[in-house]
Amino acid sequence: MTMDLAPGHDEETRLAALAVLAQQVRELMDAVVLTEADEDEVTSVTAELVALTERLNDARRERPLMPEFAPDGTFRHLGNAVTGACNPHALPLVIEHTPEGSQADLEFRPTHEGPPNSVHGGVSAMILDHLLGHAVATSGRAGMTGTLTIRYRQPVPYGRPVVGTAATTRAEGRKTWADGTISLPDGTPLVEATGLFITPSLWVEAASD
Ligand SMILES: CCCCCCCCCCCC(=O)SCCNC(=O)CCNC(=O)[C@H](O)C(C)(C)COP(=O)(O)OP(=O)(O)OC[C@H]1O[C@@H](n2cnc3c(N)ncnc32)[C@H](O)[C@@H]1OP(=O)(O)O
Repeated sequence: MTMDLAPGHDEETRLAALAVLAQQVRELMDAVVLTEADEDEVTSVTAELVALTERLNDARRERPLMPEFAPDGTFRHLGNAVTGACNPHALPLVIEHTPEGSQADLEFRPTHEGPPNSVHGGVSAMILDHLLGHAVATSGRAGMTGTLTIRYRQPVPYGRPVVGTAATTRAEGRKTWADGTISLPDGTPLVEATGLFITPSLWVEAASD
């Protein structure tokens, strides 16, 4: 089904409503991993969710929302798995561009559990991948991750504020390197990352056309 909107429909209002839905689904996911409801209640809730899923699928897109510029000119990617306000998988990460690079205040959720009481290492890596990629992109040298090396120094807690930072370290041709960390608010490093980002040859060719 196509997603053409009726004339006069306010797409920004619809997207805002979708972001609220995505946040509710995040809370639903936490409720699922934390519930101790009995089998009958779980089965009943599942039936309601099946019905809700069918209602949303009545107007299903072929793919998630694409990167775009919002009406106020800011870049956004509402369907992104890390930053997308309309993607329940995303925290969503809100990244600030600082003089040092990229920074985000974040709080993981019970849904992100890996080892008991701490965040799954792959989730931390995903966040750092994106933060490093953001620092690289805002340096004007956007690229795809070629390699990502992670050092896990201490378990990352969920349900508590932590801070993510990233900055580029050097560049050579189409390659840009960046470092980043997830730390406690007092600066204690929990996870460190270094990555190589490569501007795809296809992007360079497209830009010169
Ligand atoms: C505000 C905005 C916010 C926007 C913020 C957005 C942030 C997004 C952050 C998320 C980023 C991701 O997760 S991206 C998703 C994960 N990554 C991917 O899917 C990438 C998949 N791989 C590819 O698409 C491709 O292999 C590329 C683009 C990496 C390279 O392809 P290519 O362009 O054809 O490059 P190629 O000519 O082969 O190689 C160029 C040079 O790089 C080297 N090289 C190539 N690949 C690699 C590699 N993986 N690791 C090391 N080195 C490599 C080659 O040896 C060569 O070195 P030399 O001989 O010149 O020395």
